[in-house]
Amino acid sequence: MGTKRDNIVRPINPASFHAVETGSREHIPGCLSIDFSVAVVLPAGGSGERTGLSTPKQFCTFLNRPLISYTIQAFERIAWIENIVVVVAKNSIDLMVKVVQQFGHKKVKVVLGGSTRHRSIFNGLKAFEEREEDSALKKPKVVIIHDAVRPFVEEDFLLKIAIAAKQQGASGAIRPLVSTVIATTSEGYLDHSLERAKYRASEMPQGFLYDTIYQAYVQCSEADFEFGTECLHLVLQYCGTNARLIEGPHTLWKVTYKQDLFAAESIIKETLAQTACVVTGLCEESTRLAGALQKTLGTQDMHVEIVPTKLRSSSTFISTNWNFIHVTVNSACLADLEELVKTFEETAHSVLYSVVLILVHLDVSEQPSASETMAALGGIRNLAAEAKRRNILLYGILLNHVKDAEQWEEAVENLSQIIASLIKERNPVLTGQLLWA
Ligand SMILES: Nc1ccn([C@@H]2O[C@H](COP(=O)(O)OP(=O)(O)OP(=O)(O)O)[C@@H](O)[C@H]2O)c(=O)n1
Ligand SMILES: O=C(CO)[C@H](O)[C@H](O)COP(=O)(O)O
Repeated sequence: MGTKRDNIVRPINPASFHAVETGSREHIPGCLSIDFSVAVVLPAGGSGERTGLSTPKQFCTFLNRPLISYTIQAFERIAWIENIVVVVAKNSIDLMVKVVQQFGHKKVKVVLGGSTRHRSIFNGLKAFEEREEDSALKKPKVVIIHDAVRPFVEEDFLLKIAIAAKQQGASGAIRPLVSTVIATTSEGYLDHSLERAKYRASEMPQGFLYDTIYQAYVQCSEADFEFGTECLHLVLQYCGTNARLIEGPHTLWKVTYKQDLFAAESIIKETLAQTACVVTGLCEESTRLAGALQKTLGTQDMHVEIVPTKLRSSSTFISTNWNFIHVTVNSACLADLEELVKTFEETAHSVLYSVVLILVHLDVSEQPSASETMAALGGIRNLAAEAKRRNILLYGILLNHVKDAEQWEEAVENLSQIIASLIKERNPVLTGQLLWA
């Protein structure tokens, strides 16, 4: 039976992760399309020994979501990708099924992995061989293979890989080497070194005509399955197909060590912090403060739009933002915040990414009373606790109006720095706190 979540439109993704690299906020047009079928295999059956963690890296969580879900979403948002086969180890099957349900992934089939990466990939490919009536999967023309631990792959690059695979039989992402490759003697001395400019690192994604890569796996040896690391090599050796190589962005790197998990989290946080929305009332003080925040946050590389309170439930501005600043003047209006929280819940806006909601309470009275304000806004704690269960991070900031222009400018600057920090850090521990700007 369909749940409420099945019927709602999923929020769009935050700005492309490329934007972090290039500084550009350009969106890739949503109408990219191709006229052949494409499916994806995500090998996720490894144990992540090199991280030194007990949890396999694909199930390590940041911002309340496991790494594997970010990678799945990178493919699932693309209209021309039909199915995603996720290959996991036996003891992770239940966890994977739970992840699929919790984050509402719709195109995923979970398949049992093997003892090496190549065995896992072959198991993923074999899932398309099941008789059609027994399976929801249709054999695709092109299959894209991508490590589950490379979460930042973009549509424009996948399109290049898919088209090149269709034309050439195989294609793969490459990057310039960052270190020189050397051969060592068995005694640990330098044997020889390779000319760095001549070589490239082979990365993922890789694309293949499905029949070609399947045949390569059917023919390959036990040694290939046990020790091989390169699918492109298999199609060359067993099918005579020379892959087309395409240089990709550095964000395709593979999460391998513990520090890579921190890097991935930072990239997601930075991307989420690119835009914010100030919800403001109609009074002069409120609109003036909203305008000032738009300017000061703009200098910190945040694109801020201002939306009047009466439009706050409009889905158009909600679906493109993960950060909201609600400005109130004098009257403390937790009811408005409650309504926003409800809207986020109804639109499932915080299922994939945490939403930051900041109440900025401006006191313009002659003699502001801290105790009265505290009493009026005291309920923010309970509301924040309730919101946190829905992945909404609610904070409050108090600001007293000052007449002196210079002091006022300083206070607004201070306020915008606190706001920017709350948005960038997305710290769940500080939710429900009232801060003083
Ligand atoms: N038996 C295996 C081994 C690896 N993989 C997957 O292949 C990808 C790339 O492999 P790697 O980075 O080496 O992952 P691990 O094998 O998990 O890491 P480590 O080598 O540090 O143990 C990962 O998504 C990993 O889950 C897999 O599906 N099945
Ligand atoms: O980059 C690759 C593409 O050819 C590797 O084969 C792939 O990512 C496997 O990683 P590892 O060798 O660490 O298991």
